[in-house]
Amino acid sequence: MIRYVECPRDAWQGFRRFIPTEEKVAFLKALLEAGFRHLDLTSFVSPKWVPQMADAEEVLAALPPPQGRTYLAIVANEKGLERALRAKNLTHVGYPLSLSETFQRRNTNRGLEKSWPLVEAMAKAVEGRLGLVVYLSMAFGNPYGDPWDVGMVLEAVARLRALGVGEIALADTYGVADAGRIREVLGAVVERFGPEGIGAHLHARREEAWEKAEAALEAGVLWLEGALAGVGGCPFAGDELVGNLPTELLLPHLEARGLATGVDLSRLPALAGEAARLRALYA
Ligand SMILES: CC(C)C(=O)C(=O)O
Repeated sequence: MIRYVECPRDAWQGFRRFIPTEEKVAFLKALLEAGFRHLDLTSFVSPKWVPQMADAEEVLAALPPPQGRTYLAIVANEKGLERALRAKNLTHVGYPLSLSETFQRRNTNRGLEKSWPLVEAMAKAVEGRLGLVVYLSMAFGNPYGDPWDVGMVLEAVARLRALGVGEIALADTYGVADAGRIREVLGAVVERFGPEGIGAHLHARREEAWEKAEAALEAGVLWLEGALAGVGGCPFAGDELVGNLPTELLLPHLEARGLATGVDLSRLPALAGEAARLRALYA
């Protein structure tokens, strides 16, 4: 079975107006009812930088217990990690680690030299309490002019594995990679480390979304991420937000390839409509 992660956190984080907590919770509950099993749903980050996620604790507490499902929140520093460790219902934290020094500073306000020790500390702190996913951003190229090559990606994955990080998703935060680059990078990673615990968090315009997802699958990846209606993008990446892979487009393709996600496909049009409605109201 493929692991499909729905990312309302990524969808909502750049919205300018605050989505009332009850509306967030209602949407997340609808996702659970439709059969989504893996949600990246909030972040424990400073409300000064991402005011949309100021209600992270309340949102989590209002959800049904995970019961085998994944409820993930992004954390970017020690303070966020402390909040995550105290939060109700959380199962996983996700840490954004970039291959790009420039983006790491833009996104987490700290350079790579200090970010790697944080990953190590995080892996120890969550042990036996929460799962840890490291999102390796700018894994498919570097739009800021920092050095990048496939060897750097392989080296970073090896270093993470040596720190005991089993779950690593390669992220194209800026949406710079084409299908060929995705196949090349993920192919090299899967060839060296196997598909277990290797994910792809891609960003794309709607018309190129399936081609990119397919490239990841061809490379052997069995963990994909996206967001309904293709909403989202990192507000700290650049001027243009390139959205997530649209879930309502991907899941029927996956099902047709025999890769079931457990989601009731008949609910996707209404859920995508709701995601678009939230964007129209709050983006
Ligand atoms: C934190 C990661 C998953 C992210 O949102 C991105 O790189 O787009």
